[in-house]
Amino acid sequence: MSEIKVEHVEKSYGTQKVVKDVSLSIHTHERVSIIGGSGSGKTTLLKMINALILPDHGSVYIDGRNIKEMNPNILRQGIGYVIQSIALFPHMTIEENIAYVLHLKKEDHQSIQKRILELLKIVDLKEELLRRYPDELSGGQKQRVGIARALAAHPGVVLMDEAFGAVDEITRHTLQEELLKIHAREPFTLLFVTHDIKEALYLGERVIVMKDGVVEQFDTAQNIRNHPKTAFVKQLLSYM
Ligand SMILES: Nc1ncnc2c1ncn2[C@@H]1O[C@H](COP(=O)(O)OP(=O)(O)OP(=O)(O)O)[C@@H](O)[C@H]1O
Repeated sequence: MSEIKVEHVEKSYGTQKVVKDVSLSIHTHERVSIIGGSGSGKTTLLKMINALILPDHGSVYIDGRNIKEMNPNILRQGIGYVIQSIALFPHMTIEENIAYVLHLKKEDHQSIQKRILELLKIVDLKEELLRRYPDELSGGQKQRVGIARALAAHPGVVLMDEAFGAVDEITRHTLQEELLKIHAREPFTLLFVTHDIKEALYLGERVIVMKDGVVEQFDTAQNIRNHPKTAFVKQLLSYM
């Protein structure tokens, strides 16, 4: 699962339309950032891709299949999801957290153990952390566990929502670099929501700029940088 098509998607809360007629095509294994002001509809758009939110109008297709017609649990097993507050299961060890989807998929013990060790290497965590609980880890370590858990079942799509927003600047840069390395090693289609224009341009081959529920510009990082289409995109670039 990896090619995403969003067609004329809309979502309202009460009388407020927060995503307005959004259509997008995202290629297999492409890295795409989504940036915009607070409340511009970024999270809502992201959650309509893993069916945590259902659109009022329009459709989302993954590899040509309308996600409305898919079992939401099966859909989400194929989509890694990382959010700022991490949401690790507090009563499970790090090992149980990472292996969660693999157990759901009823993979055998030996292949789960093998994958856990592989993932620790990928996200650069020590094996001794496996038996700890989430509140015994630093913010940066928890974020790495969140990434390992999202990648465990080789998802075709990974959605990240302000995933590095809660860590210090140095850890943030390290995680950004590592994410690019991980993506090169085990490719997936990445949608990365951020408030930070530098992060958006660094991580995204293409960047979606949203304002008030509308896509202002969806373009290569280079074109966003060199040919901003609207005053809002220009304003974002001025923060660099
Ligand atoms: N469950 C909800 N009920 C009512 N309004 C909601 C709900 N979820 C989001 N909204 C509203 O929808 C709008 C878009 O929210 P969304 O979280 O998608 O924005 P965002 O761009 O991700 O914002 P931020 O960058 O601040 O996280 C906001 O005005 C928000 O208050």
